[in-house]
Amino acid sequence: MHFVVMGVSGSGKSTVALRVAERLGLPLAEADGFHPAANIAKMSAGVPLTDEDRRPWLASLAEWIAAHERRGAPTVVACSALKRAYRDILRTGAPDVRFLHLHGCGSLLAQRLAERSGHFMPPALLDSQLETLEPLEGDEEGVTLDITPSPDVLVERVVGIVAAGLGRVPGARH
Ligand SMILES: Nc1ncnc2c1ncn2[C@@H]1O[C@H](COP(=O)(O)OP(=O)(O)OP(=O)(O)O)[C@@H](O)[C@H]1O
Ligand SMILES: O=C(O)[C@H](O)[C@@H](O)[C@H](O)[C@H](O)CO
Repeated sequence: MHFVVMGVSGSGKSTVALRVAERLGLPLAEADGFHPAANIAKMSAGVPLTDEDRRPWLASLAEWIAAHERRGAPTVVACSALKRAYRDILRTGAPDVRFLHLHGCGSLLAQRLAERSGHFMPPALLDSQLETLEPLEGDEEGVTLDITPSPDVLVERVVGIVAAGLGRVPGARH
């Protein structure tokens, strides 16, 4: 079973996924680290990625999931996964890929991005991210979580969801 923490830039994917993976002792893929240099250069220059830019990047993440699936290792992935078609690519990695959508309003996201420093993703790309986003559909395995609460609260919720999916006790370390 694999859990993708998804959402637009600034929704808290990296923050939440890292802490959840640490708490439960699960391997983590941070999708930012899978982008080819050309994609990073494009985003850094304020140009949104296209479907063509994202396809090989998503395929490499699906392959990472598949490699862990072959070893029977559950994982956590932090990846925007904005469109259903992108999630379809990630789902090719394993039979059970679940999505945790971190969802917030535009003004809260803009505020968090404005306060963040040292990241290549310019806050100006938020509008394009929100336009591209396709929320989870009824037949997709997953949960949508409101990002208003603190990281501590969100992490507890996600740990609970992931631990329940894996049949573990949330409080226990791996
Ligand atoms: N629940 C939260 N409450 C308050 N601040 C938060 C919360 N979650 C994350 N943040 C802060 O908001 C900013 C964005 O979070 P983060 O970098 O994890 O988002 P992201 O979805 O991974 O973004 P990107 O896709 O651009 O990498 C960071 O400065 C982070 O510390
Ligand atoms: O699909 C995308 O446009 C990308 O994943 C972006 O979302 C960035 O990689 C990320 O948000 C910055 O960290």
